[in-house]
Formats: sequence, structure tokens, C-alpha cells
Amino acid sequence: MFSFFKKKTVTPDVPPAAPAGVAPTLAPLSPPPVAPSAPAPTEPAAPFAFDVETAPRPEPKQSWMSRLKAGLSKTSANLSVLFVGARIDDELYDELEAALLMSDAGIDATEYLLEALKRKVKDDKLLDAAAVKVALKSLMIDLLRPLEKPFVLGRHQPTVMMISGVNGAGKTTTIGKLAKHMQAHGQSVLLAAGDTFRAAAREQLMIWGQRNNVTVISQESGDPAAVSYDAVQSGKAKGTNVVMIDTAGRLPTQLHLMNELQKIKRVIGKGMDEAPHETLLVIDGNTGQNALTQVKAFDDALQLTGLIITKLDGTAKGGVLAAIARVRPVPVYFIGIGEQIEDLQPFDAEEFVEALLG
Ligand SMILES: Nc1nc2c(ncn2[C@@H]2O[C@H](COP(=O)(O)OP(=O)(O)OP(=O)(O)O)[C@@H](O)[C@H]2O)c(=O)[nH]1
Repeated sequence: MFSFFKKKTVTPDVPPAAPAGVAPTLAPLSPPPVAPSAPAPTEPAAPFAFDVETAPRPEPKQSWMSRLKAGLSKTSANLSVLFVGARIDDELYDELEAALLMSDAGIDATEYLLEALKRKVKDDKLLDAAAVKVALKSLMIDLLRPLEKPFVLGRHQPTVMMISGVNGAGKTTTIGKLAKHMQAHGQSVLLAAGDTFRAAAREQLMIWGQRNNVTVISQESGDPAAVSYDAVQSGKAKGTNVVMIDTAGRLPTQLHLMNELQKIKRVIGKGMDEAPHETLLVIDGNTGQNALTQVKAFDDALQLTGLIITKLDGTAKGGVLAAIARVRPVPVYFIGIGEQIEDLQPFDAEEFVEALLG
């Protein structure tokens, strides 16, 4: 058993002791230092650790942190400038309120943070703007920390993951990255091309599967629930470690398509008790407050176990994580900042706030 988790919580060489019955939490997400030999499908993979800073990458690639900072630079510039030589007065709070709203934090999280900050400034008798910024950082970390959750594999054989989201959110790209990470750490992976609407999407996944030596279950036309069921059966028969089920993009307002997702989930459950073990929503980080609408709708329909937020390298503002934390705190397993495999990393609240408020 292993989990994808932030690096700070682990000692790479010595796996932390886990309480009885609980999966050990290790940090991952990069090729392991030595090329692994894939174990027999049913063997659990050896635990592995991931360190963003030391992971090998071609020069002159920037570190994960500097790229995350660059991705969130719009918001961080707007927030940071407020504290430069500022007086602690209503004007500062007003500007901060505007900057948080602009960052997509939404009204609830913005009001919560402002109230908490004012209280802290008073209680701790803070006198200069730099100290207020530090206080805001710590409040944001506290707000976002409940969204951190290790992504554990190995509790089930196979672990079945269902991946949903609106069109173009980055579902298929994310599945590809995750599959590669998992393979690199000795996990056997099977994909289901559950997007039976778009032939191109199916073909994209098939070609990708051939290139990367990953079996893809697909049907030319047909019922995505049936494809998903077949994939689970195949995964069980082959002793595959992970079955990932891609689904067609859809809007939460397309009720018949949301009903279809519920059906896919039910049918997966018929293929294997307790499956899908992970019901994930992929969100484009540039969607702003609409991301919150998506989380609510998909969570209501599917009871999500986690989120993956992509494209935080574009025009993303980042504040939407605060809105999610306040309004619908579904765990954020991973965040993505680009199209390369190492551009998807476990969500780390402290790292994220550091990039946002630096
Ligand atoms: N910049 C950037 N682009 C990304 C990221 N993740 C995915 N993309 C791009 O977003 C586009 C859409 O990605 P897909 O994986 O096809 O999205 P999808 O959700 O499967 O799309 P549908 O099948 O149409 O629903 C592609 O061009 C990806 O390369 C990211 O983190 N950053």
C-alpha cells in the first residue's frame, strides 16, 4: 500500500509507522530514483517517496514551486502589494477584500478571512503590515489544510477510480499523468475509455495506451456504463492494481448526462463491491467561481471523494480553493500546472499559500 502525499510529512527512506489498519502515508509523484522493475500484477508495490525539489528534471526547467508561483502570480501580485508600507486601517481591509474577491475566493471565504484577520490583529496587537500579511498566510493555511488528503492506493485490488468533469477540464491528460506515475512505481494500470460520445477522445486514449503500454478498454459505440463494468471485470480478472475510468465531459446543468454519471457509478458498484473507491472531479483552475458550482453539483450527484485542480499555470487566480474549503470542502488530491508528467503534484496547503502570498 502507498499513498501520493506531500513530501513534508514523510521521511523518504524510512516509511512512517501507520496505526493498525491504516495505510502508511508516503510522498510521491515523480519517477523513482532507480528505474523500477514492474512486479507481478497482484504484488503490492514497494512504498516510494517523492521529493519535488530533488526530482530529476531537464535544465533549465524551473522548480515546481517557482512554476506554481508563476501560475498564481496574478493573485500574489495583487495581494502582496497591499502590505508594502501600508497602514493597518479600513482602507487596507477594503483593498484586501477586493483582492480576495478578485482571486475567486468568493464572498463567504473572503468575509471569513477578513473577520478572522481583524480579530487576530486585535488579539495579537499587530502593528505593522508585514505582520498582518504573516497572519493572513497562517489563516489561509488553516483554512486550506483540511483539503489536504493523501491519495492511497493498495487498499483494494484493483483500486477503481472514476474521473468526471466538464469538457476540457483536463480529465484525460490527468489520467495519463497519474497512470505514468503509478506505473513508474510498479502499479499495473488499466484504463476505461468511458467517453463513448467523442470518437476522438476514445482514440486519443487508445493511442496513448499503446504508447505507454497501458491496456485501454474501449467500445466503438455504446454505453459508458457497460465499458466501465467491463473494465472493472477485466481489472479483477487480470489482478490489475488500478482501474481508471475516464468519462465524457459534461456540464452540471445537463441533467440527463449527470444522471448518466450516476448510472455509471452504480454499474461500477455492481462490478465490484465498494467501487468506485475514488470518485474524482477534475476542475480547470481558470473557471473561477464556477468551479464551486461544479464541485457542488458533481458532489451532490456522485458523492465525490476528491478533486484534481488543473491549469493553475494559466490565468488561474487560485482563490477558488478558499471558496471550496469554506463551502464544500471536498479534498484536493492533486493540483496541475502544465502538461508534463511532473506538472501534477499532491496538494500542499502551505506550499500553495506560500505561492499565493509569498
Ligand atoms: N496549461 C495546462 N494545460 C492543461 C493542463 N491539464 C490539461 N491541459 C490541457 O487542457 C486541454 C484539455 O485536456 P483534456 O485532458 O483533453 O481534457 P478533458 O477533460 O479530457 O476533455 P474532454 O474529453 O473534452 O471532456 C488539453 O490541451 C491539455 O493538454 C494543465 O495543468 N495546464
